[in-house]
Amino acid sequence: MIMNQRYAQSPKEVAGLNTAELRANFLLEDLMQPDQFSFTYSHYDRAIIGSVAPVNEVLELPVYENLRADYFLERRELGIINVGGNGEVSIDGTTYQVSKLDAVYVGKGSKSVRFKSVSAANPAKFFLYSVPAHKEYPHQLITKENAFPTTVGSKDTANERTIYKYIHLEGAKSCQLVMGLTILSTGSVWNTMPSHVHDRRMESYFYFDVPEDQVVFHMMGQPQETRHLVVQNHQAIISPPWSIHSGGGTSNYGFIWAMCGENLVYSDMDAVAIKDLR
Ligand SMILES: O=C[C@H](O)[C@@H](O)CC(=O)C(=O)O
Ligand SMILES: [Zn+2]
Repeated sequence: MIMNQRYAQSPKEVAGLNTAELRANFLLEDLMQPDQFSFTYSHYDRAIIGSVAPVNEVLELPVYENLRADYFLERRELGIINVGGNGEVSIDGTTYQVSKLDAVYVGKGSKSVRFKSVSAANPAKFFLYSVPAHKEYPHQLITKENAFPTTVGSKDTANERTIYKYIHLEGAKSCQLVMGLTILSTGSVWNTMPSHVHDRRMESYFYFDVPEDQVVFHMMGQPQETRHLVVQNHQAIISPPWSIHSGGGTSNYGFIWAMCGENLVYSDMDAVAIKDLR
């Protein structure tokens, strides 16, 4: 089995792409297929962005030829966040009950990782993010309540949102993985505005709880050379290290953010003043 691949691009190339080319490089539209894994291997930081949505079956993490490994997590770690109904994740025989917006960290060296839904009528939907790892850290469940919820922004500027941090320097331990999610308050539509870049880390956003018939205009590009991607529910974007990653929705919504790079410090961001955007 070979997973999809996406290559890395320079700012100069991206400035010349049309809508279809931008989408082909930076938008992932094949996530959360029933009873299947979906994975994309990004050449930015060798991050793997994926999902598994078990309905009737118990699904075990397979290995792919891209990894040239005996098993998926031989030299990698994995973060999991459930955005669907109640689910179960079993790691080498230890089973965790994973409710909506709970996360699981799976360390390097874990051989068997299995996913199932508690009820096929309201199936679990697991977002998966895997990055290279050099050291084994213990697997653990991190509930939403234990994810340092912090409310930022305001209703006046339509960017009031609560940020939950699961895997980072002060949370669950990892080699490189930093991961959490953000939920916008009703009436607020702007995520990550004011925006930022962090040239030390690429980042992916996975949008969820976007109501049917609504979309998010995800902003990317260098701060003075912006582009957008129109994103639907359960789609993800790849944000190059040099790009802003911010969005305005036609409704409120949630999104998972996940990254890897030089450090594990959540707040390592270079802010861009709104008036400086072009
Ligand atoms: O590097 C950090 C990420 O871009 C997000 O955590 C930002 C975010 O969730 C927000 O401001 O709403
Ligand atoms: Zn960021």
